[in-house]
Amino acid sequence: MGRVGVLLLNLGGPDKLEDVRPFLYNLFSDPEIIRLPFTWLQKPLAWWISSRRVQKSQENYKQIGGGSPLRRITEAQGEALREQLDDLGQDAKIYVGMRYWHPYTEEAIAKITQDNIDRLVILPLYPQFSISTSGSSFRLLDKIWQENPKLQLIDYTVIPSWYKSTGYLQAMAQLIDQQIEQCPNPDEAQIFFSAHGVPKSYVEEAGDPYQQEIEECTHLIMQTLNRPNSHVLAYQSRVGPVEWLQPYTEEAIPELGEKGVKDLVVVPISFVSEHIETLQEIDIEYRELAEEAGIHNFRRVPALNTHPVFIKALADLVLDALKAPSLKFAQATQWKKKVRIYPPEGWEWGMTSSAEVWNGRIAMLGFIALIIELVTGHGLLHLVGLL
Ligand SMILES: C=CC1=C(C)c2cc3[nH]c(cc4nc(cc5[nH]c(cc1n2)c(C)c5CCC(=O)O)C(CCC(=O)O)=C4C)c(C)c3C=C
Ligand SMILES: [Fe+2]
Repeated sequence: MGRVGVLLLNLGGPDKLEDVRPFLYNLFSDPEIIRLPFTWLQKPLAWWISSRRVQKSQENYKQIGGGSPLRRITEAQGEALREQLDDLGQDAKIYVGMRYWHPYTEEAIAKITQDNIDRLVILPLYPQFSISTSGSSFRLLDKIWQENPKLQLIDYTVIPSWYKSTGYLQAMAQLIDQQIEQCPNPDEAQIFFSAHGVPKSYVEEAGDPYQQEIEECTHLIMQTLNRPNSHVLAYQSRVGPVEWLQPYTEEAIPELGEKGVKDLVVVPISFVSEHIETLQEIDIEYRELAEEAGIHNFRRVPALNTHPVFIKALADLVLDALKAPSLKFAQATQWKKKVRIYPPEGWEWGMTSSAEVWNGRIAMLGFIALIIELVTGHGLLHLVGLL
């Protein structure tokens, strides 16, 4: 089989407060995070949004100790996975490739080429697929692959999503069960799945399978849990003015309080490590909201981190992927096929949808330019270096 490598993909997070601004800039520079009609607008807009958000974001990171624990936890998961694979008789080197902060995906790929890896399993640490997470990393990898002929010698395979994995479902069910059992009337506890949100347009216009995968995942976890508790699903972490998937967590919690819920077990579902959205948003912000709404027993299910059943599930995914036919980036990013051609191909004169779309785009551009000039004191041409 030759030398085997496993590339763990993750989003990355700032290690310290000074990292927050460049991290946010990297994140908002990604066209899979902010989808714009003009690529040249991406960087000035990323600079503007990250400058506006940095203070609020830094305050949140301060509340969880001044940085994200994501790198430390992902590296610990990698080490636990290496040991588990070794126990199962599979020697493998593990690499961590983050999308927006160190160790960057590019750094991991440099190590993979140096180590002369022959077979590579690409495993995103997101159980469900979204254009904005695994999709963005696959797109970047596809580009890196096309630019480097040496990489084309590696027989790689991609695991697009794995929320149906039995071990993952069992580990989630165990952690939920432990929290429920600590409630005064365990069967009465309300289970609250809180998934990371995405803009509604990702699902409805770009064909992101994320919402469908999240819904199926909650259903499978409930089946595995096999308890009579009632459950709801809501979406957290909305950013910006556009509509995201609904219901929003911050609205759903007070509604449950009004209905008389007293014991709430919150299950973060889109991510497998503790990070700012579990430690700050759920543990601090949503706990306060719940308290105000009369929900005094607020419990949060811990993230999987290095839970042994979960690590075994990751090892099984790797071993199965090594046995199965390879899945390439093009196949793993098939959501693109569903994208509507917008505006319609070909120009028609008159009050047509092409004209409507282009009028809308030009108006939007003018509006953005006006806001940028008002906030920065410089025109758009100055910012993109043309003046
Ligand atoms: C603006 C759009 C964003 C989309 C779409 C989005 C999707 C998305 N994100 C995660 C997981 C994580 N996000 C993290 C940080 C983070 N994400 C956004 C914005 C979007 N995310 C911002 C602005 C930030 C920075 C933090 C902040 O200012 O609020 C992180 C890192 C957390 C850490 O500990 O550092 C993770 C992880 C998922 C799963 C997802 C879609 C499914
Ligand atoms: Fe995010």
